[in-house]
Amino acid sequence: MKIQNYINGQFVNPINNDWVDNYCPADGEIYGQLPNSSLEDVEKAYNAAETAFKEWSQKPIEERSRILIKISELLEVNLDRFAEAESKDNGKPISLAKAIDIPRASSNFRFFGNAITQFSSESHESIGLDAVNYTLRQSIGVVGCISPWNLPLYLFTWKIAPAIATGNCVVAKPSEVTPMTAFLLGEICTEAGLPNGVLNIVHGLGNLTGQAIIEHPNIKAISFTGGTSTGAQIAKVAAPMFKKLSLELGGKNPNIIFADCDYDDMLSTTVRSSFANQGQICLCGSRIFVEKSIYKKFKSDFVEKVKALKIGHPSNSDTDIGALVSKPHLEKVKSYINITKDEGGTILCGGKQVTIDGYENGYYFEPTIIEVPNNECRLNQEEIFGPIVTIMPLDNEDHALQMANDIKYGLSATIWTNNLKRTMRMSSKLQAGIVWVNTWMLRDLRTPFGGVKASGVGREGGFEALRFFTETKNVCIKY
Ligand SMILES: NC(=O)c1ccc[n+]([C@@H]2O[C@H](COP(=O)([O-])OP(=O)(O)OC[C@H]3O[C@@H](n4cnc5c(N)ncnc54)[C@H](O)[C@@H]3O)[C@@H](O)[C@H]2O)c1
Ligand SMILES: O=C/C=C/C=C(\O)C(=O)O
Repeated sequence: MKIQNYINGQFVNPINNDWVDNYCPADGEIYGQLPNSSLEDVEKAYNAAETAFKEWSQKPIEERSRILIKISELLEVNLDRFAEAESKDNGKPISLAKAIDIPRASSNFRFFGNAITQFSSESHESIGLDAVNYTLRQSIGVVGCISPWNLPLYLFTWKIAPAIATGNCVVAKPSEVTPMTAFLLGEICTEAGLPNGVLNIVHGLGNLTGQAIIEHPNIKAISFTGGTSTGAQIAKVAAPMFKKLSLELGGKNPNIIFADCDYDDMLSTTVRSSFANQGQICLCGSRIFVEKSIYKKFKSDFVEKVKALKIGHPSNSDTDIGALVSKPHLEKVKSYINITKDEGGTILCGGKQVTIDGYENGYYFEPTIIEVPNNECRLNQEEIFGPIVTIMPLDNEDHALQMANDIKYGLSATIWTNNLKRTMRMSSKLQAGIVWVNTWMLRDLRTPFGGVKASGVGREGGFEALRFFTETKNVCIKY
């Protein structure tokens, strides 16, 4: 099966006929190929977008909104097909793709289709100066969207929907590791009546296709989600060209548990926040800090629950833990097990690759809990992005805050407590873009989403995304 680029509403092969293999993580087999698009393909996509921009940017808001909502509806109609494709391409359990990934991709289009009808700009009456200022928020032109492999269609559409809602045209690149649902999206966009050239999808490797997008002199804004070092590389290229940049990067998020929390709710949510999507969510709570008085109990209950998780083929409806996304990623995860001893850590459960009958070459790994002696070790400081969490006791609120913040990342944090004052104090002091209290991954798409420190720059979500994808101009009129 050959995936093609979607340029100017047409499915086309890469100009240089260069292809990359696409692997199925559940069995390690190559099951297709995708274009490794070059500068010429990106140029072609850019030209299509540039041509489409004139009409699309002037299309009445209601018409744009209708098309976005139509795309949302078609994703709902095609839920099973998309969920199966996502699960096969990524290794995630089919149940997760059906309940989270594809519904959320659909919601992204519905949400921004509605949000654009409510978007407005400011005016400032300059009293005493006989003037009025009004602000325009205009489409930028052609923008670039680049996304990672962990939540493929979910994160791809989270960028594309606000970009096109605001009248821009897009050159988008999904991860080369998980290109399939982005490929299928092209069909749906055409069926929904999205004019040719408004969305162009080019596939390929980051250092070729991705690099061509970020270096393009006329792609004026880049919305990127992915690793911190890739984000730094993108900033290096884009900043001297004065491009607008939104960077959603890595995380190593604290999950802080106090004795006064609702224990059962905390325990079941912590299993999810540790291992959902095989721990490959930038928001996973991978450093767990537990108040001393309940540490022992938590440790044994948590281990028991995690041992009960079912590792299996992603297409089985009762699988909790599917396959990791790729062989190199599996090797990376394993490398952290190899350093556990040197770091003074103790594996409480998991720690091993798993072989599944009939799928011996799949990339399966046990959900793993490691007790660590301090927060300074590499297991606590480096983003593993897989099914490994660490646990450590905490003394008090200050100790928890100190450990939570003593890291280069700052994406999200979770606190489990029923103490209101402590919640307020800690929420204000945690160095993170998102704080969840007594919950995890509860998403309201109107809220600002993003990280601080090495976790990124800028915010997605709601009007923040619509502001990012528009250029602001103030007009001052004297009367
Ligand atoms: N903050 C967030 O919202 C968020 C969400 C999901 C994933 N992530 C992070 O993403 C990482 C895992 O994803 P990944 O391995 O796909 O990340 P990655 O940085 O390797 O790749 C992300 C995307 O960037 C492209 N890319 C790579 N090099 C490029 C270059 N030089 N120029 C332009 N594009 C380039 C890739 O092809 C891919 O499409 C983790 O670090 C994770 O924390 C962050
Ligand atoms: O792995 C990263 C998860 C990102 C999630 C979102 O961007 C979101 O929920 O909007």
